Amino acid sequence: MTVFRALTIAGSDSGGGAGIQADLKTFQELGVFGMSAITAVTVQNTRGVRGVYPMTPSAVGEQIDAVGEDLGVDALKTGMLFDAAIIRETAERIAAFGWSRVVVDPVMIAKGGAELLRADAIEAMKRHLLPLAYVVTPNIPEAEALSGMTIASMADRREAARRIAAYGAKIVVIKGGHAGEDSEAGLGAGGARRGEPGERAGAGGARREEPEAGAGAGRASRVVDLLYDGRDFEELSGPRIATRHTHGTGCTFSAAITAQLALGEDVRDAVRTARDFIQAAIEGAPALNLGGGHGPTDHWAYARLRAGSTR
Ligand SMILES: Nc1ncnc2c1ncn2[C@@H]1O[C@H](COP(=O)(O)OP(=O)(O)OP(=O)(O)O)[C@@H](O)[C@H]1O
Ligand SMILES: Cc1ncc(CO)c(N)n1
Repeated sequence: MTVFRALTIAGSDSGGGAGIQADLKTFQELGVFGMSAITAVTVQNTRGVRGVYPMTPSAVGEQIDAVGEDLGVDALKTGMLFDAAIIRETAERIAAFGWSRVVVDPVMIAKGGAELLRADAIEAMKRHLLPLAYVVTPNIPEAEALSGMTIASMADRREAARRIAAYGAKIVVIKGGHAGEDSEAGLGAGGARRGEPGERAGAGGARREEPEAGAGAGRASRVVDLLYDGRDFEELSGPRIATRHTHGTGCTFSAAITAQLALGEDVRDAVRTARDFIQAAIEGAPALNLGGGHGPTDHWAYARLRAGSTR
């Protein structure tokens, strides 16, 4: 029996919906053996982040070494890295082990506004980590920070993707979850629709909709993730699910890409599977209904959907 192994280098979310916890749940659901190197412990629930306790850079490096020297790594992702020293340590280890299936989720700010990456660490991310990235998965504010430009249209998003690719990341996926929050309203209106993974994932059951304060007005009815491979652009889209329970969507999405890369899937297929996984997880989130704030997504939903069962 061959067991495929995935490592997450990220922060702990005590609430279980994002960070290391989301990553390990996602790895498990996709049939991959999950391992972790913890960069920081956050004191967090669905209402927000109350505290951040970073590890020392060498503690992060030692965890990576322990896993790499013994168990082995087929693919890895990075999430919350907190500061420039942890970024440098992480990048050094990735380069030393020669790992190539590397997904960088450039986590910067939590949904409630808490800082998960120091502002002065963005340069280190561009300089040390992006050159090692096979896939980088910024949301729109993160893409703005990495590219140094404002994103107000799909054309802007393409330009930002080009600039981010110039730092060395082979595949750039700019996620559309935040589109329409300010100037990017209506972003999802045009463009080629290939794959349509959302439609397949959504076919199983009735969508559980719920009103969401502030989210309806001006937002496109579809989410569009833009993929750039250094040459061509591809728009991957699915229906926008109206829910406030989206805590950890970015972590879960990048973990699903990582799991599929660990299994040996081609990168475009990995991104499509990850879209199916996150869409099912968001669709299932309102029924989970955990916590009083932005609740976690349903990491069981994708497997349930594939097994053809409703809950
Ligand atoms: N309301 C939604 N309905 C459907 N898909 C969504 C929705 N919100 C986000 N997604 C999808 O979830 C994935 C993560 O995107 P998002 O832009 O939310 O990431 P993020 O902001 O990094 O998440 P996080 O809050 O965890 O940092 C993308 O594939 C995106 O298209
Ligand atoms: C630990 C951690 N990583 C990432 C995110 C972003 O969702 C979060 N809220 N917490």
